[in-house]
Amino acid sequence: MKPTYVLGIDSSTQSCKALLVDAQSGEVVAEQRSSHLPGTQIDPQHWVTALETATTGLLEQASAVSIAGQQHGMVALDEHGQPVREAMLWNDTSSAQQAKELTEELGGAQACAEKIGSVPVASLTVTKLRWLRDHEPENASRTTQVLLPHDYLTWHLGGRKEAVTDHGDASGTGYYDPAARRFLPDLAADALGHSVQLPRLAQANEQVGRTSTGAVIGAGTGDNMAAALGLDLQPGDVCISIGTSGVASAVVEDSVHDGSGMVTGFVAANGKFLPLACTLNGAPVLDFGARMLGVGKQEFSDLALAAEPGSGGVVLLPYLGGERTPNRPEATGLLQGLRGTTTREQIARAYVEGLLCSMKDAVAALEASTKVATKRILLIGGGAQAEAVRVIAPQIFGVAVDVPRTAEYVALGAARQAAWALGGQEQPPVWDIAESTRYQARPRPEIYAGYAKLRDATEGWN
Ligand SMILES: Nc1ncnc2c1ncn2[C@@H]1O[C@H](COP(=O)(O)OP(=O)(O)O)[C@@H](O)[C@H]1O
Ligand SMILES: O=C(CO)[C@@H](O)[C@H](O)COP(=O)(O)O
Repeated sequence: MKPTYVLGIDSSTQSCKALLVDAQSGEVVAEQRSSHLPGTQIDPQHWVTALETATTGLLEQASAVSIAGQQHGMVALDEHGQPVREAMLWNDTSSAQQAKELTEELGGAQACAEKIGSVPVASLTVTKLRWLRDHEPENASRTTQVLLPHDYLTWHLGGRKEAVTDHGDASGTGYYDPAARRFLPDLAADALGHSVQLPRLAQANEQVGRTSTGAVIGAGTGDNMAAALGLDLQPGDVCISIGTSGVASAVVEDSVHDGSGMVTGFVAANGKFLPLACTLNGAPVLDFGARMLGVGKQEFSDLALAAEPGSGGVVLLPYLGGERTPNRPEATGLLQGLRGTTTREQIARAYVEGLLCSMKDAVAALEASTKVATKRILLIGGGAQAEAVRVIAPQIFGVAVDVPRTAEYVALGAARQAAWALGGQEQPPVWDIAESTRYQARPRPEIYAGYAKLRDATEGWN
């Protein structure tokens, strides 16, 4: 019998990845990718071009397709469906002031967490709408519809007919109520200064259209929701994704409303909830460290592994692009503890330890908000390819770390959703994706303690 293939797409910050997957087994049969442009404001047409490049030759073979995308980006469209300006991405911190103002307008941090699941930070779409109103009133007045990156691409794939989104990605806008599972259009209107059309909320297994090649289109979702679906996260599992962002997330039964703002209470792609703590500084911290030392990725990892735990007292605060968790949009990075005897190996290791300690902050916040202890960490994303990250991670987290068999889990989750939409059953198909490599080590709490001391001492610094 001829196999049925589905296509899963991950349109993330740095690139667009497409996986052609056997709908029955979940086996990946082909993979292609295309780079995105750097920057925090991007013409959405570039994503379309990357999508077309990454899916060439694959889309034709697929019976269904779903797109997962970087969360939160504001794609503001005019009455003709044309972007009024470049999309502002999740890691654009221009709207930090608007985040503060909206938090106050909504009655403070805890009131926001109750109403929209999250305390607004610059990443959330709602703050970008308010920024548009304040800084580009002409563009704001021309905006008739606002989409998320994955909505925009799904709309394009379906021939630009009806615009739809899913509950997972919608829950990251800041104008969605995760407990009631509905948009709050008044909040979007208040932010932008006038009412604005929002995409229709589709069900997770809904067929929302057809491609020009006749494939069924699924609703798609946010990249973190898709990763959870691709990994089939179970209670006690924490996914740590080291992509452009650093994300700690878990799938839970009840909605989360964290007034501290460290954890955003999103909705999962399978009808449950996906509380998540996200940093602005993931794998690019390693890229930066390697560049500073003038070495490639492999040598950087080798250098880090050649140094002793604790990096001879060198500590990195990795807030290179400002930070969101903790909320320090104006922060910069900091290397502390340098001596005349400090080695390149110690500096390389300090980058890895600093990145992982910031992820431990995220895991701690997640555990505090869900009251669920972490039983297992699953490490994914580009940064998880580095051996030094894999080896040092259990020293920092204090639990075993599983690195799933190399695959693009966001695109795999999108493929699983596509197969779900194709079959139309109650639950997503069960795929055997359990194979992973376990990394274990003696916990080194003193490394995180040194990091936490520096983090707290620098609160309020820019
Ligand atoms: N072997 C590696 N070691 C360290 N970093 C890596 C490695 N492979 C990829 N990366 C980094 O991972 C990042 C891309 O990860 P990815 O998960 O694809 O990001 P995104 O989903 O945000 O586009 C880049 O910053 C890249 O340099
Ligand atoms: O803002 C968030 C989550 O809230 C980010 O996780 C974005 O969704 C971008 O993801 P990556 O490109 O780093 O995977």
